[in-house]
Amino acid sequence: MIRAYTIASGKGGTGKTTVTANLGTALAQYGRETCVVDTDMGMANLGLVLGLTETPVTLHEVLAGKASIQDAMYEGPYGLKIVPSGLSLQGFQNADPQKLKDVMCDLTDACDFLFFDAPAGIGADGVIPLTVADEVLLVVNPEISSLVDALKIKILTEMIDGAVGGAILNRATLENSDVSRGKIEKTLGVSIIDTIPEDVNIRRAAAARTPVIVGSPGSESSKAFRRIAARLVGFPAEEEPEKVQEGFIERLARALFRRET
Ligand SMILES: Nc1ncnc2c1ncn2[C@@H]1O[C@H](COP(=O)(O)OP(=O)(O)OP(=O)(O)O)[C@@H](O)[C@H]1O
Repeated sequence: MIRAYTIASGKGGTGKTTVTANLGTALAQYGRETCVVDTDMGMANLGLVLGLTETPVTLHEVLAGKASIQDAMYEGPYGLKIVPSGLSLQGFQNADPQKLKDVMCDLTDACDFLFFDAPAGIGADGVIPLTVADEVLLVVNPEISSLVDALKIKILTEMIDGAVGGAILNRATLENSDVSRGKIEKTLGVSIIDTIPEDVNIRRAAAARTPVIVGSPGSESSKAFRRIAARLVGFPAEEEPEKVQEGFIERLARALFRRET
């Protein structure tokens, strides 16, 4: 069964694209068929940070009814499937976010994990991704404005019958921050799944247009992304990808008999 997550935050720049790109890559590294979709259709950059250059067909064309989702799918690290959004304003205007549900249905048999990188804000393009996934994961920075906006997204998600599965605390520093982990959990009413530190390697990797777990696999942020991915799969957090990656036979058996690990 496919498991779909929307990575959201309300506030811009909290790290949604970074989390989507790295969790997607980590799950692909763990041998799971994984697809990341850039639903930040007005300010698309998921394809860029994952190193895509030529993307003649994108989610824009799919949501305009002019292409299939398979036409807009490109391959990333470890076989990660990437559906980028286009950069043109015209394409954004022609795309109908309501069609995202159809995209989700089309991918049901193609993937184990699906991630939607949500836009900031609560416009129509921001709200629909909250409704299509099994769970919304909130990316929160340790500052009041981020916490308040994440709370708005949580309330909105529940109003429209979606589910928030937890929060990821990104850009955590050792210094005193505006808000503690406990305050975030209490305010949002959800658990923090894990904490990703402020890490210069993330910015370096973004500049090199590769996920940090590929560019600096030994960094603390990479370890955190692998821990979260391991948890989503149900592996013990300390396992390294080589040890838990499925062989061809196991994958075939799981595909044929839908055997869950
Ligand atoms: N833990 C981190 N340490 C250092 N830099 C980070 C970290 N997380 C994200 N960044 C940097 O912060 C910037 C914003 O991150 P990102 O684009 O992932 O945010 P976003 O929430 O997707 O933004 P938007 O709302 O504009 O779509 C990027 O330059 C990214 O490299």
